[in-house]
Amino acid sequence: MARILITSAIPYINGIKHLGNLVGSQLPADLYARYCRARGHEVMFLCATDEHGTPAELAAAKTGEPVAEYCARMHGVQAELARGFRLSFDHFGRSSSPQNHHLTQYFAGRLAENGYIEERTERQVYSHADKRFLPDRYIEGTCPNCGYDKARGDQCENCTKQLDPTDLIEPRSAISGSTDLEVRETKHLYLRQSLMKDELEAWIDSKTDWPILTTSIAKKWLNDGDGLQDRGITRDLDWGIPVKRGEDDWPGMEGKVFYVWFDAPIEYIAAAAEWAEANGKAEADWRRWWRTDEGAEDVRYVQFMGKDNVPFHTLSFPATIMGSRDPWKLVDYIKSFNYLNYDGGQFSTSQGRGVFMDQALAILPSDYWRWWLLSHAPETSDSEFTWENFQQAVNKDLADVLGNFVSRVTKFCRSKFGEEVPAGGAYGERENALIDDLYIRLRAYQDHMDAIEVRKAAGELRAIWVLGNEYLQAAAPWTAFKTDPDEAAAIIRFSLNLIRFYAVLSAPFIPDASAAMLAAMKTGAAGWPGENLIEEMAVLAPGHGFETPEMLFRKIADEEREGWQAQFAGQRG
Ligand SMILES: Nc1ncnc2c1ncn2[C@@H]1O[C@H](COP(=O)(O)OP(=O)(O)OP(=O)(O)O)[C@@H](O)[C@H]1O
Ligand SMILES: [Zn+2]
Repeated sequence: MARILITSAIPYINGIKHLGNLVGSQLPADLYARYCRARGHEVMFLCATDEHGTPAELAAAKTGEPVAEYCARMHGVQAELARGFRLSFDHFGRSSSPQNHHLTQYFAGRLAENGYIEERTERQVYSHADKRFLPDRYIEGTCPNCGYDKARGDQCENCTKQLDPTDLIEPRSAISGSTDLEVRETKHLYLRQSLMKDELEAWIDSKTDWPILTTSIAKKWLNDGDGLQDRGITRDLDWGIPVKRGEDDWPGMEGKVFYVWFDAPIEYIAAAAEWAEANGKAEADWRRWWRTDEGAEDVRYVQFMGKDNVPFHTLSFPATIMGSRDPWKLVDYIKSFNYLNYDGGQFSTSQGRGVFMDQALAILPSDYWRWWLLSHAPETSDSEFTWENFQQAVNKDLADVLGNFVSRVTKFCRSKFGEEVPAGGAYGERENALIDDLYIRLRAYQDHMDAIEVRKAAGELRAIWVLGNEYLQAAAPWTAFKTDPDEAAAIIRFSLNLIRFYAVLSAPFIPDASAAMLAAMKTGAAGWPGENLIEEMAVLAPGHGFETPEMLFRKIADEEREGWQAQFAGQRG
């Protein structure tokens, strides 16, 4: 048994996430967490809402709520949707938690002690119309790197370059649109990442098993242009974690807060502390996941995120941890994703384009989405959601292959033998051949899941389902029954055991359907299959009762698909 710490990129608080956000972070993290638990590992799966920064302030201003209330409400909304998608977090925290305040101030103090913080007088854009400084997303303009005209003050969404507000060409206020801007002086703290460049590069170079997407982005930010830049980690804002040096005030930094990208990854650690508090655990119980001197030396830490988050997780957050010179756990593996696009364009929260988590659940149960999203995860390149593609995958994989298998087997058994596993006959060559095939496929499935190759794993699982249908078709118990009911009984006994086997293997992808299958077979989730698949196919013994389940998956009709296509063609209302 291993100990595995899993974090998903923490979703930003300013609205409901779309299916791209889901498949780029939380959902594959959940898949992996469920799989690791099923394999008997000890798992700590953490996520949280990312609540600081300018977009939260802007969104709260729009609804007229105080920003703290807005964040509390939206956290509740996101937590409810996470439950709806069956995301099995051990804790879903908040970056505005007291634990994160404490840890963020602590890390800043340690970094300062170790010479990794520099105070700089900085030129900041001030807006006369808005009577305030315009950090980060409060300012928009043209990207100096790629020419994209909606780049934000902190990052260009188009080319992923990290920016400072003063880098933008033809800048304008995101609040008022005003171009009546002035550059004024103000003092800020910088994280001296450049001092750690060699250390970071050596560490990245040691990660030879990481996805190329992860290491290539890291290398780009380490070496492109002037190389790794120091990063401003404070802002002139009200909402955020007050700048302190550990427990102490920081002279000259009064009224300033830490930059959201400084405190957000520290929330991964804070979420564990929140978990301990919420569950009546001791400090030591969460620290054994995070401190290599307090029990975490055998923990494997895996992070999940979309590509735009990679620079912060490969460079800035590791710089924070390394620079603390404390034995906090560094990430062992970063699984990053390309983008999921929506029907010929991009998903966009700001433009309300695409399908959002609440809308998806209002249409179909979570398993339908989980299956499509995971089996089409944007791993080696961007991928695209289209309604045709979605309809096809649901109808084929879920309804025709898996659902149909379960339905045919249980209904046939009910009509010929009653609702219990039939006795009679014995497994023969055909069953042994299938077991051999299943064994090979199961190994491949596990290898892909261990390597977090999500699409390949989905492909193997689908192939395992298909084997059952092919077996049933070839064995044809309905024909056998006429001449040799015992042979039909053996085929059906084998098939009922296959249903249980499928339920166990499919649980990480489609947990609800898996639970329904196990309930129908009147059995609990006995452990992951071992080496001996002959035993697996005898778990449900003759006489064991079952229920013929309700339809597991329904098909999507063409008219329905067309209706959704039309409904989601425009902007979210
Ligand atoms: N289209 C997409 N496909 C896959 N992953 C995505 C996509 N868009 C964002 N992500 C990832 O989703 C996770 C959560 O994103 P976050 O809540 O920060 O929103 P975001 O990146 O601002 O997205 P948006 O700009 O669309 O609101 C991040 O890991 C991000 O990289
Ligand atoms: Zn750009």
